[in-house]
Amino acid sequence: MASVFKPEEARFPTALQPPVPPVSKFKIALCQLSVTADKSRNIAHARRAIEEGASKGAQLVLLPEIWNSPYSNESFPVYAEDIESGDGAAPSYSMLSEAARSLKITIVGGSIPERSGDHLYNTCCIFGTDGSLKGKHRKLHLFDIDIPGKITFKESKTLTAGQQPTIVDTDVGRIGVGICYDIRFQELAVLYAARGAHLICYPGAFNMTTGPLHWELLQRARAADNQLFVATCSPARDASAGYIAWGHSTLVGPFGEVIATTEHEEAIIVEEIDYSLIELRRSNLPLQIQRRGDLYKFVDVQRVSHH
Ligand SMILES: NC(=O)CC(=O)C(=O)O
Repeated sequence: MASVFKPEEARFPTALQPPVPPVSKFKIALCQLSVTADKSRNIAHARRAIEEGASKGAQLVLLPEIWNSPYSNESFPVYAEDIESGDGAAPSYSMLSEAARSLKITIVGGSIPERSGDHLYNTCCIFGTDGSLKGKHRKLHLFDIDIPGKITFKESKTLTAGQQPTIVDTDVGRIGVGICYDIRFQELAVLYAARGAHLICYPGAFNMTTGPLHWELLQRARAADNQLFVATCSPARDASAGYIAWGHSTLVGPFGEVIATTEHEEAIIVEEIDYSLIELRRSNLPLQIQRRGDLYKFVDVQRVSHH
């Protein structure tokens, strides 16, 4: 199950050697999917992509952010699923669980709008090879940005932020999860590294303004700073959509190197992850023991609110 973090731990992460992973090499599939307004089609389409990834040897499949619904504040309430109800009213969630179980793979299920009581979340569910839910990550940092003339989006109009970082032990190693805007907050990645993550998965849908400048830069920075693997998965680009995704799903290694990437069309990347590279890079550049934690402890600062 997902580890629970106390706030004080989050402020002062203590370094941990990553545990020996259950596998040292395995294949990951990044399914960059087209997303339409037809939810049933999106679910069937994602199911086929997962199967294709597994048929090419992937033991871990990663899906995009908001793959069952258009990415808009109008759509989130309409496409949302109550994944805690267990009454079969969560077809996206059920499909992921069934696919993980029948294909015997781990799935980091991108994200879907989740309804819980009166709240909506942008939620990633992680399933083990038996189909069980290993963890659930609700986007921690909501995407509220305003770049006049370029892009304005306010997820907080409809969504509520999650309250827990999410790190899970799976058959393919210890995985930290963030969703899209979460990648901009380096502290989260530092925390996952400190908790022994081998890989951080970020389902994400960057856009045509920030994507070209920041998408790859942030992934490589999170990977190189923390000397671990980073995998991202975006929806494919739809130039007619209200929100146009940048695409470019990518796998980055612990030296900050891009191992595999794609353009903006639909694509399934299947690529090897070799965890021995983590140890190699950490011995090449022993950042963890060179870190001057005595000089830069996190301090509490009052949040500044923007109006
Ligand atoms: N869509 C997001 O959550 C993030 C994004 O597009 C950005 O940070 O830029």
